[in-house]
Amino acid sequence: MPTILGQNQYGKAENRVVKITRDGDTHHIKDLNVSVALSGDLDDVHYNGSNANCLPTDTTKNTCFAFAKEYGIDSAEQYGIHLARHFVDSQPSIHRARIRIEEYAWERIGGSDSNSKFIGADEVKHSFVRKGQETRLAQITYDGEKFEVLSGLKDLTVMNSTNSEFWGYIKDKYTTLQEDYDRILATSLSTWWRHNWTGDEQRMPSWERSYEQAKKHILHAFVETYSLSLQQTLYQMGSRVINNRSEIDEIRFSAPNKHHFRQDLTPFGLDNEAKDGAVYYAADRPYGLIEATILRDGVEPKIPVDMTNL
Ligand SMILES: O=c1[nH]c(=O)c2[nH]c(=O)[nH]c2[nH]1
Repeated sequence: MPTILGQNQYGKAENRVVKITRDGDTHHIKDLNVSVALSGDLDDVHYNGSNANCLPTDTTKNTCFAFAKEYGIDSAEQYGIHLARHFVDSQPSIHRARIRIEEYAWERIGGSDSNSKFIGADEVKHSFVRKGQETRLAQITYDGEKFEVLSGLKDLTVMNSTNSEFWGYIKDKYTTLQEDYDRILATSLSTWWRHNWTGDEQRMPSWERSYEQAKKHILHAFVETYSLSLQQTLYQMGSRVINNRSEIDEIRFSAPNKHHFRQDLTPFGLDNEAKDGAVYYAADRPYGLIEATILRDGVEPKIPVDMTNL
């Protein structure tokens, strides 16, 4: 049965390009999801398997990262225009390029935005929270005698664009990870904390204030900890909550390490050092999953290890 080729396009979809720009101590983030779709004189690729007119999707991916470094990202539009023009103008076989971009917004922890303003920190220069509210959680149980009140949150996504290192770990024959002395630390926090209030009406905490304060201490510890591992940062966040909030005895975190790998741009003659502001590839999976409970000394742990069952 005769067939003909209809509309077709190709390219690398969902390149997770993260560009950090350093202005002295103050960092700026552009966090994009970039999809490239090219079309043109590609009949032979489909009909005959001749790749002579085919710019590899891998090359389109590399171009997205290299352009972020070489020209920066002033805006998604400007960056997209630059890429689209490049693919069409540099390749005779490519007649049309469509660049689709999603941009994820981050705000400075302690800035004047809605998510951070109640935290009351001075605006910080390299610590960010992903825009959009976290989901607040509560679980109340009562057995006729005693209450147990757990509070928590999920999807609080934070990033330090510096002040994070990871080195000195075990190296066995399967280890390929390079030690890193200036990396991005990003995580999407899920956490539950347990109040020691069991029902005394006279001593009931202010739940609203308690929540705000617990969140504040978590964010402050995230900002202030010079991190040698996500584990260390979680411990600092938990102990800051326990030490500052007498109504909370136990806190458990589940924190995916949202890896940002520095893209190797040396094949294109580009340095990509963290100190100059680098381009990172935001990987979504697999991810390190770091979980820990921090307790007031002497209390029994009661928050389930698997918090997804809560
Ligand atoms: O903060 C980290 N903790 C780890 O245990 C770990 N493992 C890894 O590969 N990267 C990291 N980062």
